[in-house]
Amino acid sequence: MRRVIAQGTFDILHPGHVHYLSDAASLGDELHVIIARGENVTHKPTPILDDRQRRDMVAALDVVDEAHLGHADDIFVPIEEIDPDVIVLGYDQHHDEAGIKATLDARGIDCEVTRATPREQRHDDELLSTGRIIDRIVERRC
Ligand SMILES: Cc1cc2nc3c(=O)[nH]c(=O)nc-3n(C[C@H](O)[C@H](O)[C@H](O)COP(=O)(O)O)c2cc1C
Ligand SMILES: Nc1ncnc2c1ncn2[C@@H]1O[C@H](COP(=O)(O)OP(=O)(O)OP(=O)(O)O)[C@@H](O)[C@H]1O
Repeated sequence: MRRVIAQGTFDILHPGHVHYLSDAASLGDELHVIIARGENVTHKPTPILDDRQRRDMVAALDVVDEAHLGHADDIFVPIEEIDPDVIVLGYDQHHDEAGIKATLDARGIDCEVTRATPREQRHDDELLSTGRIIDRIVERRC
């Protein structure tokens, strides 16, 4: 049984998220997704949807076996609990594969780190970014 971890904010789901999670799921037998706590999302605006709602929507996707709320202080705690064989970073995530691998090794977690592929737009108006969906909502409804 090869366990895979994917992670992210997943605020307002779109096909890019589904692509990432399907890509991650294809690398193993069981996909676990860690949902970033809103308080830890500091590199972009605070999520619109709260932690539990984002987790519940991800958990409802077919490719996902289990969605977990992230740890508030130590991102390696859920990894220790899940004990994965591979962690799949998103194609554009700022995390550094080598840095994560070094911490995993230091904490005695034997696990690969790899990166997912991007999903390209399939039609002109398709929105593959939560930020761009929010921009369109503001443009059309405010
Ligand atoms: C391996 C890994 C584990 C993570 N675990 C947690 C966690 O337990 N709690 C949390 O709040 N964020 C965690 N994060 C951070 C977020 O999931 C996410 O990477 C970050 O907020 C960037 O989100 P975005 O790619 O959706 O923009 C983790 C990140 C990585 C790379
Ligand atoms: N078009 C896409 N193709 C592949 N993966 C994607 C795509 N969009 C998002 N992802 C992946 O989904 C995960 C969660 O992404 P995130 O919640 O940051 O969504 P986002 O749409 O990129 O958000 P924002 O627009 O606010 O930056 C990340 O690993 C990201 O790489």
